[in-house]
Amino acid sequence: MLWLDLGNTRLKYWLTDDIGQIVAHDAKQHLQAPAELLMGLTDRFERYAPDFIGISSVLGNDLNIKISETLSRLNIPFEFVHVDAAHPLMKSAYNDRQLGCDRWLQMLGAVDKKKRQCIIGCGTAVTIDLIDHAEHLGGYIFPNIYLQRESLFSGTKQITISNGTFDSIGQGLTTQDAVHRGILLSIVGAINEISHRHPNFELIMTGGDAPIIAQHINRPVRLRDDLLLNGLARYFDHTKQL
Ligand SMILES: Nc1ncnc2c1ncn2[C@@H]1O[C@H](COP(=O)(O)OP(=O)(O)O)[C@@H](O)[C@H]1O
Ligand SMILES: CC(C)(COP(=O)(O)O)[C@@H](O)C(=O)NCCC(=O)O
Ligand SMILES: [K+]
Repeated sequence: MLWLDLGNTRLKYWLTDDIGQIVAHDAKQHLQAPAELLMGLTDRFERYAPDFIGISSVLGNDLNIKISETLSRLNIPFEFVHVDAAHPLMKSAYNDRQLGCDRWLQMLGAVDKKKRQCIIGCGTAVTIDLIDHAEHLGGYIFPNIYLQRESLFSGTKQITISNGTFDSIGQGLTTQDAVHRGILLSIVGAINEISHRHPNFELIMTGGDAPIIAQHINRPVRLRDDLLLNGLARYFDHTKQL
């Protein structure tokens, strides 16, 4: 199998064998040209001769059409995931025509009917979703730390482009520190507030920026890189544990 996750920043792929073991995996920035990136990967994919391609994409119709055109050349059946708010594994109260399929798959990959769970996706957007015994209650969407920094740079005169690091939530004494620490605090503070309001929800974090954020959360956080892949496998009902 070939599994694709097309996020707003990176294309992630996993090739798995008959028993669901990962035999190849990578994450690459697509720079808004995912079809071209895929084209460059087709040789690698063909070597593993997958018999099916399952796709999560939040890139919208136009790019999805280009992606379909590229994948058609492989002569391997492929299918895009469609959010199903009435899925047997998880019901959702969210508007299912709007819910991003990566968000939904991350939840589907984590959901456990015996638990209360808070799923935090740290990608181009930060998403926080609450699930109570396999019922999705809804969630929140934030611009990630880099998008927040860009909006400050472009919306103000005296805050100019700088490449500081997001490593502290203590108060800053320079513009650069105040910007980076304030932005990190906006996300960390929101997660801590939600965790405070929902004390018996397990915190589960995934996505490229999860390690940067998780270290400042004042409750134990489970970092899981496999959520979306697990969600894809569950959606297509393929080998992985259900
Ligand atoms: N090699 C990398 N290239 C680009 N971004 C990376 C890399 N490693 C970690 N990241 C971080 O991952 C974030 C994007 O996370 P990701 O889960 O790939 O998002 P998306 O699903 O929206 O594409 C970026 O904000 C960046 O900070
Ligand atoms: C919220 C998202 C931008 C997150 O995307 P990502 O950070 O993974 O690239 C994406 O799931 C999306 O476009 N969702 C549609 C809006 C919604 O979920 O309500
Ligand atoms: K994502």
